[in-house]
Amino acid sequence: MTNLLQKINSPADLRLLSRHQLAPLADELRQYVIDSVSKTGGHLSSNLGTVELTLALHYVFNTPEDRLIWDVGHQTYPHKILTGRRDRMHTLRQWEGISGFPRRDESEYDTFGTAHSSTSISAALGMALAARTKGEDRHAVAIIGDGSMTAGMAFEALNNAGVHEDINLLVVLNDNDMSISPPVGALNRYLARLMSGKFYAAARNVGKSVLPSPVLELAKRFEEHAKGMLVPATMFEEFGFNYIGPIDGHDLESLIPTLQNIRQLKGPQFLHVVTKKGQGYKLAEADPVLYHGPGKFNPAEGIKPSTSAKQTYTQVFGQWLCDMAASDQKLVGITPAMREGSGMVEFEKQFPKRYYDVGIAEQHAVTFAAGLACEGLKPVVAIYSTFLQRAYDQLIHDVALQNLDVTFALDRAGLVGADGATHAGNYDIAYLRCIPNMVVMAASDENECRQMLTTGYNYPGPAAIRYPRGAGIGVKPETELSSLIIGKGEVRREGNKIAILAFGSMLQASLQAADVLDATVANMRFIKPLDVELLKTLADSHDVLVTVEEGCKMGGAGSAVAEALAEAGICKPLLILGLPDKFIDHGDPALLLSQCGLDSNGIVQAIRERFKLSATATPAQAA
Ligand SMILES: Cc1ncc(C[n+]2csc(CCOP(=O)(O)OP(=O)(O)O)c2C)c(N)n1
Ligand SMILES: CC(=O)[C@@H](O)[C@H](O)COP(=O)(O)O
Ligand SMILES: [Mg+2]
Repeated sequence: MTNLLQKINSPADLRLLSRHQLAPLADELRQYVIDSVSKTGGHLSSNLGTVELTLALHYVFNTPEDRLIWDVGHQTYPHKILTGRRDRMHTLRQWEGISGFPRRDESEYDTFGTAHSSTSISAALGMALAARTKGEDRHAVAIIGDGSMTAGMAFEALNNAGVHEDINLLVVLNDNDMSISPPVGALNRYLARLMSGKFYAAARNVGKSVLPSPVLELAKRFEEHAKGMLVPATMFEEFGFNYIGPIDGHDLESLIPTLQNIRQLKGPQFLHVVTKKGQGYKLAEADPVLYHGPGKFNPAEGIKPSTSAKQTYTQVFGQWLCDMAASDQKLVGITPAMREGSGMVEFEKQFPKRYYDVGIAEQHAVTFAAGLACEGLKPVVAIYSTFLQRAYDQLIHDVALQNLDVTFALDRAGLVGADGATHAGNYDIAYLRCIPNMVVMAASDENECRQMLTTGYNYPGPAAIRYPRGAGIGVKPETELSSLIIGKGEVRREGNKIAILAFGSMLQASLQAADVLDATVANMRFIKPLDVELLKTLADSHDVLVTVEEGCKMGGAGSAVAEALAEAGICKPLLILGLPDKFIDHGDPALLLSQCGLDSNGIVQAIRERFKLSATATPAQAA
């Protein structure tokens, strides 16, 4: 580290620097980000793009008194480094280390927890109105990317904010012309027109000199009037914001005076800055998609292709999608802005007319699928478990209630690791199984994942297939497109007295635990409909039942088993193992699973404790 950055332990230190020191500081900060992310993994391209913007915001605004709310928050590493966490960057996204996203419990500078996109304007408006209500003179600044701006929620907030003329609210649109992958949709085209200057451009009443307030107001009104006559107002002005920009988001000489001037204006302000994803690291500039969220890498060499022999579940899905699309013209694939993460790159290449990236718009994605299904097409919505939470009403009201034929490929089900609690897919079993008409499956290996996708696809109603992040167990999927019998599980190991009912990703750990305990193991496959016949048989022939799932215990698959037993009037000792009723932080997935007791040792231990077994005793002896 060179001279300047090591002296910055808070934004107050930053504000002691002269303006000409900021550009060299930006270089140091950028290098620090590259060095740390290359050692820990994390979000890189977006952070390289926000170095100058972060410096300028902390330089001009009186943080933490003034509130910065970072949308998604995957671009907050420069912010973390400047706000006293420089020396903890080596712990980023690791167990007991700092989070990859802003967290209120991590720093007073993290004024709002984010990670799911498009919440920043709503939160900032809430803070701005709270300041007004409490008579506090401070600013709320939402920093939102062009990709995140596409979500309905961002527009709901603009719509609400624009009528409050006397609030200290600034929305900074960080426009790098990228989402994770290239941006989509009409808003992107509109922003491109704004940037190209054809529509309306130029730094206007701010960014030059600061006029005394009443004069400025007059000038502003005059300008708006004149502008209204000459060119149409920008969309953001129609929403009630004062639109400023576009300006170069890497040029501190333009950013700082512009922000200083905006800070003196009352009412909703909208600053459009243009940045480059990956700025300052050539490899990331050339391929911002690859460097969006890399693992560890050598900065001199860049990211090397994976050499893992095992396929990821995402790859299994991607291959299945192409195969099924080749065999059925009716298939259409939908992603809400997660083409790479959901394994749809190849599908887009092979079937461009049947591929829809709808932007960050999960609610729309689901209702859009419902519309397609009404007309006889067969939509497959590829979506992370955590992001489907956004579209819960659409799932119930638009899809399930009408029993429409939509297949949900639910990636990242269960713990995801480094992204932590915000991205963990812990709730889908509980939130899906209570919806009438739904079929819900959990894959225990790669081939079963493929079979379940086919099963869900062939089922003429709504079906969800959940599978975890990362590599499978090394099973090569068959080439056929074969279905499973809906609602049927299978016994994978015959044992004595203890029956373990494993759901999805927990099958392997359950089999290992069963070897220690000589237990029976059933691969239940279906959460809904549950294989009640198999359950009754296992209850008849065993002393105790144990369910294991990588999902929240409350309302999950174990609860489904308990309900089915009660319904059948079967009274049998039942142990439900799953994720506890608390948010689980970031960390290595295997470590997190073991802390939750969901590895083979944990399962053995929990069974022994619950049924009071010694290391050698059987449940019957204990009873
Ligand atoms: C609700 C939701 N859907 C999807 C995502 C996944 N996601 C994270 S960042 C991102 C792209 C955001 O684009 P933008 O706001 O322009 O920021 P940039 O990556 O360009 O810096 C997406 C789709 C998310 N975090 N939240
Ligand atoms: C910030 C965000 O939401 C995404 O970038 C997410 O971190 C991607 O997760 P995966 O790495 O599991 O695709
Ligand atoms: Mg962007």
